[in-house]
Amino acid sequence: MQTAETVIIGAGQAGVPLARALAEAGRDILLVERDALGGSCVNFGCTPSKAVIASARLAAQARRAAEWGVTIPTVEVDFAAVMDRARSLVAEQRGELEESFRQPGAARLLRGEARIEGQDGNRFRIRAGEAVVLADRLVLDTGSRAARPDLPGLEQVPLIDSRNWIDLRERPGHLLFLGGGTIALELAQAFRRLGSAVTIVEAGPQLTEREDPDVAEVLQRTLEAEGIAIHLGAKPERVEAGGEGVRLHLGGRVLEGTHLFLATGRQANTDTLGLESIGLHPGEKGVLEVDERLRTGVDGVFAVGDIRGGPQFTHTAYDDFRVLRSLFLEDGARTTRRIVPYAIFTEPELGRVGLSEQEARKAGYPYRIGRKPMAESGKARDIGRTEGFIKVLSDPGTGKILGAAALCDSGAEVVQLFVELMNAGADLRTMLDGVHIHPTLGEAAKNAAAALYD
Ligand SMILES: Cc1cc2nc3c(=O)[nH]c(=O)nc-3n(C[C@H](O)[C@H](O)[C@H](O)COP(=O)(O)OP(=O)(O)OC[C@H]3O[C@@H](n4cnc5c(N)ncnc54)[C@H](O)[C@@H]3O)c2cc1C
Ligand SMILES: NC(=O)c1ccc[n+]([C@@H]2O[C@H](COP(=O)([O-])OP(=O)(O)OC[C@H]3O[C@@H](n4cnc5c(N)ncnc54)[C@H](O)[C@@H]3O)[C@@H](O)[C@H]2O)c1
Repeated sequence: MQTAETVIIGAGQAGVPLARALAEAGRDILLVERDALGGSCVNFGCTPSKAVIASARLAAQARRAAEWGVTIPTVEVDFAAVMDRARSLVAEQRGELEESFRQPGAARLLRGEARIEGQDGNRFRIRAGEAVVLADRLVLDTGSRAARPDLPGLEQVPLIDSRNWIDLRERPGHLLFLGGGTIALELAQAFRRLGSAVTIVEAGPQLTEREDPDVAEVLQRTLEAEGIAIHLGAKPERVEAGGEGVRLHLGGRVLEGTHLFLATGRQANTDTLGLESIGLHPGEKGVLEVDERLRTGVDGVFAVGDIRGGPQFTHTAYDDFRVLRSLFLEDGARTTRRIVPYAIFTEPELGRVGLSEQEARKAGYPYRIGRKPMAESGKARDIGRTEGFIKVLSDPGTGKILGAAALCDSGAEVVQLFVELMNAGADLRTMLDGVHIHPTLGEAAKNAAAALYD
């Protein structure tokens, strides 16, 4: 039987840095992981998806090279090489993580599937394979997986999801994406640009349901122009093997593809953790309720990352680590009351922060809006990236920023300008009074803000 002051289950985006920080502070710490270090982000999420997207963007730009006055006679995609590049970036990051746990003073690492088996006095009892550990404190960072919709026939067809897509070695002939959210949009565009036929089947009335309709419209138009078929308001009834590989039945129609790609949301990995043994019961989609310091309803048990509900991103999981570091090693002042930006890495790229227009309206917030199409930005025209717009919402009384959307080249970087102003509590006048480099997309962001005062 082993003991530890703190056991962390899951070597994900919060678990790894927390284990490091606690070990560096001389604390007795054990990290349990059932699979590869680095969790979803490193192994099949952010890292490989952004690598594949980079290859796909290059292919798309090369095909349009004549617009920039450059002749590229033929553009060929070596799909296997694209995937190998992504996998080698994963292997590199994973290797660096493994190495860091071999260093002197590193946290103890236990390999295996952890399950909580109740309490021995004040301590939590955790089993991983043959090993049993007693811990004073428990941090759960077990991440999420692709949710499985209740669709008859699912187990009979060739399925791809946000985890096993990274194993592809041959280009899929025709991908049917179930769901039109972040994962579908990013990967649908990438696979299309790498040469697959792609269809998106979305139950809601627009793509990416959380965003404003003007954002969704630009994304839909762009994807359709690239040859992606999009079905909105679709109610899939059943799926079966047949035709090219998969047949999806919806509303009297049958869509055919070679593979079904499941992208209908996320399910927290809390179902096999044994949480009931300590009196914890996850809610919808497996999410565990926490307070602003990530405390669950059981004293000494904390939940971080995708399983704690709310935004499910690498940067929020990493910030959860900072909340717990503050609580365990510092003054505990840091909380999850934070401004959370995010992005959809399509082209044009969407950078977002704060309220969308429809959210502000629904919540009854008074707001003013400044908006500039990218076609009016000198920089966007110079670089041939005029799709999209930048818009910013501000409070009419204080001039403070309520939210922003940068749907443009490098939108994830551009939106950061608004994020920093929000973090500083500054109003839009700060931006308008400043001098911006010409020609930049930052200048376009300033012009969107200026449109508020026109
Ligand atoms: C395709 C894709 C692309 C993405 N792109 C982005 C992006 O561009 N930007 C972004 O911010 N986010 C992105 N995300 C989301 C991001 O990957 C997650 O939000 C983030 O990894 C969550 O971190 P986490 O620490 O909660 O969980 P994870 O990183 O998933 O770590 C959880 C770990 O717990 C382990 N585990 C689970 N159960 C047990 C158990 N019982 N015992 C032992 N170990 C266990 C798992 O094996 C895993 O290693 C993407 C996700 C996907 C799927
Ligand atoms: N750039 C990033 O930061 C990034 C990238 C990829 C993934 N992620 C993470 O993954 C999450 C996105 O995962 P996702 O795209 O699977 O979920 P999502 O919630 O973004 O989208 C799921 C979509 O599927 C639709 N849907 C649900 N059931 C359906 C059905 N039966 N048939 C058709 N459509 C259906 C929903 O209406 C919704 O639009 C993000 O919220 C984030 O946590 C982040």
